[in-house]
Amino acid sequence: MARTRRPLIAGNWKMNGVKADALALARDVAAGVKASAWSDRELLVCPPATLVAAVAEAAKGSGLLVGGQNCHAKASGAHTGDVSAEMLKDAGATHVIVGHSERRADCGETDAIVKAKAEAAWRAGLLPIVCIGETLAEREAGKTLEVLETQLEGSVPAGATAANLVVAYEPVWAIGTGKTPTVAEVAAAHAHIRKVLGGLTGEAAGVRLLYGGSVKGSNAAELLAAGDVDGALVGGASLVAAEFLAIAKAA
Ligand SMILES: O=C(CO)COP(=O)(O)O
Repeated sequence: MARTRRPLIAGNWKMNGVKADALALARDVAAGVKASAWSDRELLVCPPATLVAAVAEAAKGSGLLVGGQNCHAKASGAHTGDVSAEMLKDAGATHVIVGHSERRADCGETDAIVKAKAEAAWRAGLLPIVCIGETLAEREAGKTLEVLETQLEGSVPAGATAANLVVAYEPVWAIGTGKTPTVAEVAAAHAHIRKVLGGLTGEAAGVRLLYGGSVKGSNAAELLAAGDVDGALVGGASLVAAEFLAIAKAA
């Protein structure tokens, strides 16, 4: 059966690389995307904000999409050091990650702030990738589904549709650790996310749900085949072009 949701493989480069590294990586990934001429999946890379414009330029014409890792909720103003969704759009971005657990932990981002950032992405014409995920303590306490539900209810704005929202499920304990949930645990989390989204959006069946946390070439096929998984949000492995392209091939 043909997939109804086009898989999205997104690379979150986090705070890594200066221009020379980023351009080399972007060119290698873009060449792979161009050579594969995939029409059935999308590839996205999210470089640090300072490199979005250069990476977007390097990706031009290849089919590789470029996004930001975060944005401010406001379009402009006295917010020293911040970057707006409009600025990312202007630099060539089409997507923006909001509410990554590292920002929730490092910068105290609450669900309400994440929701405002997702709305900012819409205002600027960007597609937000809203991140949610439980900590190890929450999983061990049997609270995973409850935590995901609370985060979704707080972080997904009213008006979300299959066309304007992507959700990434990233268990905090799986990020950068080499540990992943089992395929059954991923499928259970994603099924619950889709069910909760049903109450929030009315068209949850079409919303793409990405899994993130220690995805690599060798485990991508089984994680991406889990029920309700429509792609991946990849950290460390997205910094190596061949590894990122191998994940994309597995989708
Ligand atoms: O946080 C992540 C992507 O946003 C996942 O990171 P890793 O793939 O390095 O575990």
